[in-house]
Amino acid sequence: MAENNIIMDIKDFYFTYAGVDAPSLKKINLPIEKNKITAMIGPSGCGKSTLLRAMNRIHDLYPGNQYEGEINLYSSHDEKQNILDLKKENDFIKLRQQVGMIFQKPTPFPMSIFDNVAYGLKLAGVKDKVEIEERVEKALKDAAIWNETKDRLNKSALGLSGGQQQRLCIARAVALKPEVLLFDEPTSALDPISTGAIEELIAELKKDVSVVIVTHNMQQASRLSDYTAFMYLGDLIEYDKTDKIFLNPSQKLTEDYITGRFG
Ligand SMILES: Nc1ncnc2c1ncn2[C@@H]1O[C@H](COP(=O)(O)OP(=O)(O)OP(=O)(O)O)[C@@H](O)[C@H]1O
Repeated sequence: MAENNIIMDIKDFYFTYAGVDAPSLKKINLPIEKNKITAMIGPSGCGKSTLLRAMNRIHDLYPGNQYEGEINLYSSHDEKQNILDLKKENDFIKLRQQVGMIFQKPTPFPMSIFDNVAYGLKLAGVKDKVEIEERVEKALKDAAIWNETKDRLNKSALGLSGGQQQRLCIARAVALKPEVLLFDEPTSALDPISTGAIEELIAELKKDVSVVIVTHNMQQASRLSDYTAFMYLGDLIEYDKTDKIFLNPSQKLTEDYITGRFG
């Protein structure tokens, strides 16, 4: 496999929630291409969010979940690393800086716009005040929210609109210079104009990061992503270039889903 084009590689991966007998994800094999957008689609409950959350070990905020297999991260700083081997809290914090996550509902902290972005930088050990100011400004610019916030950086982030809050959350993640950004239905709580702005932003971001996005919106997956993975009942049914999945899928299940016959 041409590993230099791959940022993460999921191999024979099983995931079982604490207290549940059967795995929610079964034998998943999925490469995540560098500087591309990979969409995960499939009907409710098929395991999209479970897989996304495994990719930065967010599940480990709760004990007792079981992982099997490998999720390798080929970051530019480190050698290949199977993130399922990580055990220490500090390693999880570092992983979540390298592999950031944006949730369905914007989750700004109840603090100023500036501090929302600066907080993570300070946590990551950046102490120099000028460097923090520069990186906050750059992140807000990269997340296309600088013009709307530059005159109110010390005002509460909770006063921003939903779409602005989502871009602020993206700025917060981008400030940490991640290698991968995971988006879990990032626009499903937003109006069409804010949705368009976030989609444009994600398309722009792939110059610098690799993106994985879970979406229920077929049009969003087809217009935004380079690759698409279709999941069903905990299995990865088909993974291919997005055009192939939408125009000429190999599996009947995929075709039935994308043509709206179920789901
Ligand atoms: N905390 C949990 N404990 C036990 N089972 C869970 C938990 N969270 C999810 N599941 C189960 O895991 C399976 C996959 O759920 P998941 O949320 O990953 O699906 P999804 O494809 O993201 O669905 P949706 O599109 O509705 O968000 C489902 O059967 C779900 O009931």
